[in-house]
Amino acid sequence: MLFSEELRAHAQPIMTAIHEHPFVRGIATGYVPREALIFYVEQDFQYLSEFIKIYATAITKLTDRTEIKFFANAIDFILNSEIHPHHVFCDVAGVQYEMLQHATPAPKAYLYESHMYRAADTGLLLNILAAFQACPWTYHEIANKQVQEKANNQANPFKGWIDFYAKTDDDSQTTVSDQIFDWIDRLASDATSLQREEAMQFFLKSCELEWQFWEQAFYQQDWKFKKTISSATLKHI
Ligand SMILES: Cc1ncc(C[n+]2csc(CCO)c2C)c(N)n1
Repeated sequence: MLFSEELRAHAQPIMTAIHEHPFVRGIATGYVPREALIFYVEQDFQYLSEFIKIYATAITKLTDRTEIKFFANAIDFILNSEIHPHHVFCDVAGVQYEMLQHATPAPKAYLYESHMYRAADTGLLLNILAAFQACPWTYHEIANKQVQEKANNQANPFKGWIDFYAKTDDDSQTTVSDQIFDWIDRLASDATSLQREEAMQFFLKSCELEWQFWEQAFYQQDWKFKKTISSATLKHI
């Protein structure tokens, strides 16, 4: 069994819970509460900014130009394309995107970002890719399932969001997610079983954190002492 098949098999209960999450179901049925959409975009905007820095860290571990290009493309994708699905949510919520670009990470976003940095700190590309892969993989799975359900119909205000994430790369039929699984399999074939176990942990925790990200937005879960934390500045320490 390929390592990527093992990853998907182990992640299945988490993926099922993501498909069934009320936020994700709401995208399919065309209704998500406004506060949830706003909280999501606020958190995702800052999460993706952090993600760019994590990719930049990944680049420092590479020598092969094709591999460097992959992460450079990922950065470009976040900066220039990932704004479209955010605009879909903003339009439905009736808010200006610019209003939502000043948030600080809520607990689960903070945990997800810290998890990604921990993967980057191991210095192993297999861990970095495994931790990263939950992101494109779960979004492709969500969108593809919703296309199969014909949730991307004209009546659905989230049609643009679903179509965006269901898209394959350019003209080819392979998605970014497929390419990463192939890359993970190549690296895993030269790895020890202990290294594969570690990568598996990074992947599964990222998958859970994807679920947590939806949950956090749906219920607007923030720091209990948010005011205390955000009102303190360095000069008070
Ligand atoms: C929490 C969270 N997880 C995944 C994505 C989606 N996403 C972000 S980057 C990327 C692929 C980059 O190559 C994809 C699919 C998101 N927006 N927010």
